[in-house]
Amino acid sequence: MKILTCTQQKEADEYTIAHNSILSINLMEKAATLLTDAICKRWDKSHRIVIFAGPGNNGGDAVAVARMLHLKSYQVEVFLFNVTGKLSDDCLTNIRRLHECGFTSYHEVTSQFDAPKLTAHDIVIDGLFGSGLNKPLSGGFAAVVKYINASAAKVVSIDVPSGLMGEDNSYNIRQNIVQADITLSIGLPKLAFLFPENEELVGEWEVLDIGISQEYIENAETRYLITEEKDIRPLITPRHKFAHKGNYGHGLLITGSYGMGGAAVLSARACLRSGVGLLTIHTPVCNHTLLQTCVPEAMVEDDVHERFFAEPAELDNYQAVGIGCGLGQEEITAQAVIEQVRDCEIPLVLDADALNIFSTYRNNLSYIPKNTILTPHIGELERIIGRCSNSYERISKAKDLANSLQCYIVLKGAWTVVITPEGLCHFNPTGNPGMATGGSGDVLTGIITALLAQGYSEEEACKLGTYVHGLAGDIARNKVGEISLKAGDIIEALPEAWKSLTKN
Ligand SMILES: NC(=O)C1=CN([C@@H]2O[C@H](COP(=O)(O)OP(=O)(O)OC[C@H]3O[C@@H](n4cnc5c(N)ncnc54)[C@H](OP(=O)(O)O)[C@@H]3O)[C@@H](O)[C@H]2O)[C@@H](O)CC1
Ligand SMILES: [K+]
Repeated sequence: MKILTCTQQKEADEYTIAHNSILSINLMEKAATLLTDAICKRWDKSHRIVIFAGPGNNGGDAVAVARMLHLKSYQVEVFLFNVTGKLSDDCLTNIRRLHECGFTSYHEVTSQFDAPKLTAHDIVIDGLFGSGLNKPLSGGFAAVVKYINASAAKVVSIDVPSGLMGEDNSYNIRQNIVQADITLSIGLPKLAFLFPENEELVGEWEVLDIGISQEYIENAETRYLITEEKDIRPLITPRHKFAHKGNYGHGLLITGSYGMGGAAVLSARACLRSGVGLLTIHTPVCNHTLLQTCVPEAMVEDDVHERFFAEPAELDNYQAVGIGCGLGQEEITAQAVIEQVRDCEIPLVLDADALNIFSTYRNNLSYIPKNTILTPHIGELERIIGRCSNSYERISKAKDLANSLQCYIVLKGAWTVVITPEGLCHFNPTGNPGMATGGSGDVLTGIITALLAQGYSEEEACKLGTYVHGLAGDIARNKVGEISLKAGDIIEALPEAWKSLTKN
């Protein structure tokens, strides 16, 4: 699913009006009908609905919703803010329609706003500003936002929480943005919804399909997409009837150190559950018995060192290599990692300590081969690109890094994002907060390494790997709950996740 900018969203509306023979006012009527349904589904008529409408089409939506709720016998009160004396045509039409159906609780605010008292049982509909916001809110509107946020009422924002920009909020004023409990987004989701710092502003969100022109969406250029199951399923290549283990690649995981053998176990188990033909684990001698016992399906190659990875492995026999889980950052390990990466000519995944080593020895970043997959969490990424003050800045800098290294970056978190060397950002929808636990990343490295070894392209491995990882996490959550979820549960759920993605 594409994510469009607010400017594109406006163009999409205009294109739909021009090409799908629908009047602008009727598109608004469609939006308002869906908004009303979504509101009625959640709250019954015992709630008073207090609607704050702005001067543009976001306000037009809100006034149309007021009429529809009124006609369903909800108790509705409308405050329309007309401080400049300039209302959009569709907003004006809806004000007229509201009056025509005998509605009387309508207040037009031109200067002084006598704020109604809001209770916890009231529902506020925020239709002040949507995709037409062109600067941070200030003055009287900021005061209205603060009053809404200070109230105990539940808040439903139409399209976006008023005051929030759809993409970049680096220069916004946070306290002047509505804190919604629910955001009912019209057409497509906004990029800002996917950023963790906006969670308390956007609340739970839902997209309402008002029938925006598919043709426009297909042709619209965007760098931001949400991966869907329908994108993932076709990527999976079925196994051949006459296949043998040699057909599915030989993967190598360079993982583990003294006290961190568990990371090696987790990544190896996940790798084996993701279709790899053969797996070898290169690990310090101290982990030999652990791995032979816990992962009998894998071969173990001992490093020269008792406790740490100290000497690069020979890569001739492998189709892919994953480096970093539980490696530690000893000086001897750092040198071995840098040398291993510099000379690597097969598909490569760098995770955890391998990334930390490159952030410490930054001058060696250019040794990372083209098309390498880097799988940092926010902390690991910022050790390389520097501290960022918000997600938009972080993603922009990560795109620069992916471009300069010509690498793939899998930035882990809620909405893990796969960034390609060309700067496309694919947001992954699966997964849950229970997966924020030690070892979860090791599992992902194992999965992606398995996919690379089987011959999936880097982009496919990243997208498919993050999707199935999150899906397994969701299956595990259903079994054990978010609090108890541990990395091993994700691995145990991988078979069901793979099965669900491959069944008809
Ligand atoms: N088009 C369609 O068919 C459909 C559209 N839909 C709906 O329309 C919404 C977009 O409507 P929109 O484009 O009218 O913009 P909207 O967000 O209402 O605000 C514009 C007004 O705000 C003002 N303004 C801006 N920033 C400001 C600030 N900081 N402080 C103060 N004022 C500020 C700006 O004034 P200006 O700066 O231009 O003078 C202008 O008056 C969209 O979110 C969705 O809900 C749906 O119904 C589907 C069909
Ligand atoms: K709004």
